[in-house]
Amino acid sequence: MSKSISGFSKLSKSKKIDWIVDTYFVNKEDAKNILKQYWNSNEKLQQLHDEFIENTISNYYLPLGVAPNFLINNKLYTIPMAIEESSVVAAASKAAKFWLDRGGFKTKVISTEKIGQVHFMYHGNFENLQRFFEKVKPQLIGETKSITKNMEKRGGGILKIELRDKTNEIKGYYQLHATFETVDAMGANFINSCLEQFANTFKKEAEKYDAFGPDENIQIVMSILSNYVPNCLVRAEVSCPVEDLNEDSTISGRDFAQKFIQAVKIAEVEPYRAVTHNKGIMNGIDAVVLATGNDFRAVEAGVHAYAARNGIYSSLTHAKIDYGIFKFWIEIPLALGTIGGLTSLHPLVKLSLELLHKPSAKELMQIVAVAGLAQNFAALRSLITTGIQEGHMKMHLMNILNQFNVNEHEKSILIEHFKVNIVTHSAVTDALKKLRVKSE
Ligand SMILES: CC(C)(COP(=O)([O-])OP(=O)([O-])OC[C@H]1O[C@@H](n2cnc3c(N)ncnc32)[C@H](O)[C@@H]1OP(=O)([O-])[O-])[C@@H](O)C(=O)NCCC(=O)NCCSC(=O)C[C@@](C)(O)CC(=O)[O-]
Ligand SMILES: NC(=O)C1=CN([C@@H]2O[C@H](COP(=O)(O)OP(=O)(O)OC[C@H]3O[C@@H](n4cnc5c(N)ncnc54)[C@H](O)[C@@H]3O)[C@@H](O)[C@H]2O)C=CC1
Repeated sequence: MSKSISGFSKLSKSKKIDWIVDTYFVNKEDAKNILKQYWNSNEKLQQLHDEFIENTISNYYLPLGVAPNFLINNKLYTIPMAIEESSVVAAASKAAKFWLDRGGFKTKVISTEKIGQVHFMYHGNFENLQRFFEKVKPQLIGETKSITKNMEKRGGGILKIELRDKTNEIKGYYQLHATFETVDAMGANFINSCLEQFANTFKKEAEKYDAFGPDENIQIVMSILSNYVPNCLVRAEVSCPVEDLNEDSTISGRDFAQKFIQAVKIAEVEPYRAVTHNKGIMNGIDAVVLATGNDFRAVEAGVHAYAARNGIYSSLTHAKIDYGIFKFWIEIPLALGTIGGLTSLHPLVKLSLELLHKPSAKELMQIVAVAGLAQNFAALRSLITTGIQEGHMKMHLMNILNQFNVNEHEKSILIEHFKVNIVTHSAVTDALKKLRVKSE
């Protein structure tokens, strides 16, 4: 039976593990050994990982793969990808190779603004509040100077603060809606620090503001950045003459282009399909976001909100034929950092960023958008030609074999067998059964 515990956070790592294994596991030694098996033998490195989060008991590995041959704005990249799902890295690599011979990916950062809000309640006269806001605005900016001065030197800082009336949604609800430029940082901590200072200044000055009547007070509810960043937007595109889409022997370039565009259009209008379509895009995006130590929850939340911005959840990519040229593109909001967060701490993140030629945040936005577009291209290409299972299951074969604990001899025979046979879970079970019967 499980039990609760008080003061768990104050226990040492080994005492935490003792409590966990005593409370939840039948085979306590096994559980302990599994946790310890994943500790790094370099104690300093392990301590670094322990201190990334709280109550750390072990490390949770994900594979780090690489997808080479990405030509982005005429520069070659090998893209690092941290992901658990088979076939994603292969698919990205295949798409990169395909576009390498067709001009590569062209990208552009459209905008880099981020948003933060102080949410507050006020039940007095709106004109009075507006006058107060205009009066206090320079002070809101002035009192954040110690936070913003270095960011301003880098070309960033606070761009705008607006007072927003939200009383149609909730009685008495207003916002200070602020816009920021955070250069190479994702900016969450910078923005939150500015917002909390705005809130302090706003409340303090309101208490001293003579024009407010006795009931016209301001109650701060919260101050927090928004992960919805529709004005931190990047575009990536591929294009080529329709006839050049000729790598698949079963379909002409023109038919391929038309079927591809149909598939994208379906995802534009049909939410059930759009979610899966975008999941495929996020296979690429999340993997690079993770490998470069960025906040994938922030990216995911922002991207899906953007996909639903017109009131229907829709495709993040689009495609068309323009005068015989096939064009396929993505526009996506990405608040990323190449400074701050884990970027200078996690050794594999540092390595990944070096592999990417130490990009600025803007460059990383473009690389990540390309990974999403490439992933979507690979998935759609499979979906409209062979079907997804052929390639995906080919890559997944190793996982199935490992589930059955096959030995090296069995593995090599089954890999050969499935070079010419379709992989399904039951086909692997049958082939393994036959093989084991034969060798008895
Ligand atoms: C899986 C492939 C690439 C096989 O494709 P293939 O044609 O059998 O591969 P190939 O053996 O002919 O190799 C061609 C190239 O593919 C890459 N490649 C090939 N194999 C490997 C490998 N082992 N390791 C690394 N890279 C590999 C690599 O670039 C290679 O070139 P090379 O390196 O030889 O010069 C293809 O079928 C494909 O792209 N499939 C799509 C897979 C996919 O999208 N997976 C995502 C998971 S499914 C999902 O979550 C999303 C989805 C599908 O639901 C989204 C949606 O619905 O839109
Ligand atoms: N809702 C959300 O998304 C939230 C996310 N977070 C976390 O916050 C972290 C990201 O916050 P950040 O403020 O980006 O990181 P951070 O707190 O590590 O700050 C980065 C700092 O680096 C400095 N800097 C040096 N060179 C710079 C350059 N060229 N450009 C920009 N800044 C430069 C700046 O002082 C900047 O504030 C992530 O770990 C994220 O998970 C935290 C709270 C909420």
